[in-house]
Amino acid sequence: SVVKMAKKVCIIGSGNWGSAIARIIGTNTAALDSFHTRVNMYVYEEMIDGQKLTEIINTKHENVKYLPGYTLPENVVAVPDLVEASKGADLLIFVVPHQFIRRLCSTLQNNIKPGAIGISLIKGMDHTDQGLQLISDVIRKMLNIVAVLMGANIASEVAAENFCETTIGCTKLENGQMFKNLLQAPNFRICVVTDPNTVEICGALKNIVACGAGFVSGLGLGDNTRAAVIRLGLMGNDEAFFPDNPPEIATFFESCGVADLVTTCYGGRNKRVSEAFVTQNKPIGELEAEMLNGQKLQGPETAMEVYKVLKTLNIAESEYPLFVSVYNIFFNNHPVSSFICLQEHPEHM
Ligand SMILES: NC(=O)C1=CN([C@@H]2O[C@H](COP(=O)(O)OP(=O)(O)OC[C@H]3O[C@@H](n4cnc5c(N)ncnc54)[C@H](O)[C@@H]3O)[C@@H](O)[C@H]2O)C=CC1
Ligand SMILES: O=C(CO)COP(=O)(O)O
Repeated sequence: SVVKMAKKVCIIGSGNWGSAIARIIGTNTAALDSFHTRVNMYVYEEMIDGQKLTEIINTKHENVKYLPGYTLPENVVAVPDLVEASKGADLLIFVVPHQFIRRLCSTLQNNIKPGAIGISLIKGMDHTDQGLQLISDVIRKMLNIVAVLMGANIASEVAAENFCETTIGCTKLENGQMFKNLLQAPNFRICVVTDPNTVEICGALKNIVACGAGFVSGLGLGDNTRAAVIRLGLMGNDEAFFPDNPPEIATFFESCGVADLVTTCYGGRNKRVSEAFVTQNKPIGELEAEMLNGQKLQGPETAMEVYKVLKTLNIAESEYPLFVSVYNIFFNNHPVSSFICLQEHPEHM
């Protein structure tokens, strides 16, 4: 029967983006026979004015901390225990800040339904002694099939249902199409491509570029400089990040490519907080806590992970001055003015 075939969905994560996407997912699972209506959402528990966040979400149907002002569908149920939340789920939606994914995956290991498949909305990167590891690779250690979704999608604007686009990358088109059915909405339009690694690398690297765009604003440089940073950042998505297969150039024209760079470098959190890093001269962690109320920056940590990958390859400073400079400014006390080492960028030699 239809009910028997209906796929059970679990959202792993409930931050700013996790909550915005939960609005779309909950609406779609309630409307479509191919999905179970109820969606469990794993919520990292915390107390808000003496009350559990899961309880607030399940009674008020609003994530008052991470996406205030927007209701969540009532069929989205907050669950504080990850194993319980994901029990029996056929589809797992991974949407936590990338710094937490390893720990969550070790909890999930051996606890998920055989045959379950996942999609990662996480923008970030991981690093091992062997070099670069995508977040989807971390997840793939437990699940066979992992698609990714990345695009020009500032969460508050998606929650407000302003028109935007996004990209699903999945090697098997039919899985990509199934995730598209689950995630598309009238004002959240999805293109599916079969080149997931390019989609994911774009999503990870643009957060470092956004920090550079924030420096540019903080330094009082104008839109030409920001545009140059966006272009040089895009040009940095090259061989070092694709050791196995070269990227499909067409993927850079999807929402996950140029479009996400533009939105993040104008309005994203990484850009805003990096700008304040220049104008307020406080440590980046302090500004993150002050400005984001528990939301997490991905750019500074990704800069560190990327630096380690490039260092192993011995090409960091010479080939990737933009990424290296962001790393040195955050982690080695280099002055922000040194960001304009871009004058020596290999693109112009
Ligand atoms: N916010 C946005 O506009 C967009 C975010 N993304 C990506 O989505 C991913 C998730 O971002 P957001 O949902 O915005 O998260 P967020 O930035 O709102 O982070 C806060 C979340 O982290 C959780 N958390 C805190 N400590 C934790 C721990 N120790 N273990 C597990 N969870 C913990 C909090 O409970 C909360 O749910 C990131 O990779 C981000 O780059 C992608 C597109 C848009
Ligand atoms: O990924 C995003 C928009 O697509 C959000 O970027 P920030 O994390 O910099 O806000």
